[in-house]
Amino acid sequence: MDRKIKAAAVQFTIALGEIEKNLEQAKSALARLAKQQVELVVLPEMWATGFSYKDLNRLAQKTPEVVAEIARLSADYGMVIVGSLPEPHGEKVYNTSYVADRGQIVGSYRKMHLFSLMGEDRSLDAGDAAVVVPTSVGSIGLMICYDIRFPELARRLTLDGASIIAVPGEWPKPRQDHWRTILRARAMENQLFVIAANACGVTGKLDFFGDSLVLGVKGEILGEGGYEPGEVVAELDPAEMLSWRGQITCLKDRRPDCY
Ligand SMILES: O=C(O)CCC(=O)C(=O)O
Repeated sequence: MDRKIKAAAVQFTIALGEIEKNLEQAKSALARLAKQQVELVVLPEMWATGFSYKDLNRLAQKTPEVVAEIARLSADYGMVIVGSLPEPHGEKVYNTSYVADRGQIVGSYRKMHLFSLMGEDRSLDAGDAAVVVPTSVGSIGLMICYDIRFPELARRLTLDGASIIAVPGEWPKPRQDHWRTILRARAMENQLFVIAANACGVTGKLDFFGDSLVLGVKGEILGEGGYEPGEVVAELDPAEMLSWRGQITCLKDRRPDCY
């Protein structure tokens, strides 16, 4: 990351299994953000489908079209866009974050930690590779929702050079304090920016609290989303990251030989 950028997290109520409706919501948000010269946008987890388990395999067949449309919009608006979608994989699917950078899909990450409380592990396959994607706005480490509970993954992404972690989420009530605290901890302990987009409102049987967050390198809240649909926009300054990492040198002072 070598310059200041404007980044955003988008939240909306995901219409279960209704790709067209969700795509329209995402497109409207992207058009609004383009007017504000936002260059990095994070969309929620499974933003085009939700966890529509009964027809997830069928819906996943449409993902290549959705990804192509997002890539096209990223070119039109000069943006990097991150968000997770069901990726077809035999009988099952992966929950995959795609990174579109000004017209190209430059990377993807398959959710590693599946959320067994909601049965995600029964219908989805888990990825097994940590991914940091070099993009036109800097190196982006990828995590999806439940992944944030695993600090080892965030640390891996940090050591692999991420200056931003992008987190698509679909994190329901009542664990809002976990969402906020864990995300802030990941930003604090790794001294990098975190952009986390959560769904909001009721989808299926679950109520999502929104509260999308853009966090600075000290874990400070640069922007937060509340419960309503909308976009959280904030500026990320790489000079702050360099300066803070120079003052509190916890990344340098690690003792991996002892633990
Ligand atoms: O960890 C949690 O409390 C929520 C995780 C979740 O909803 C998910 O990964 O889809």
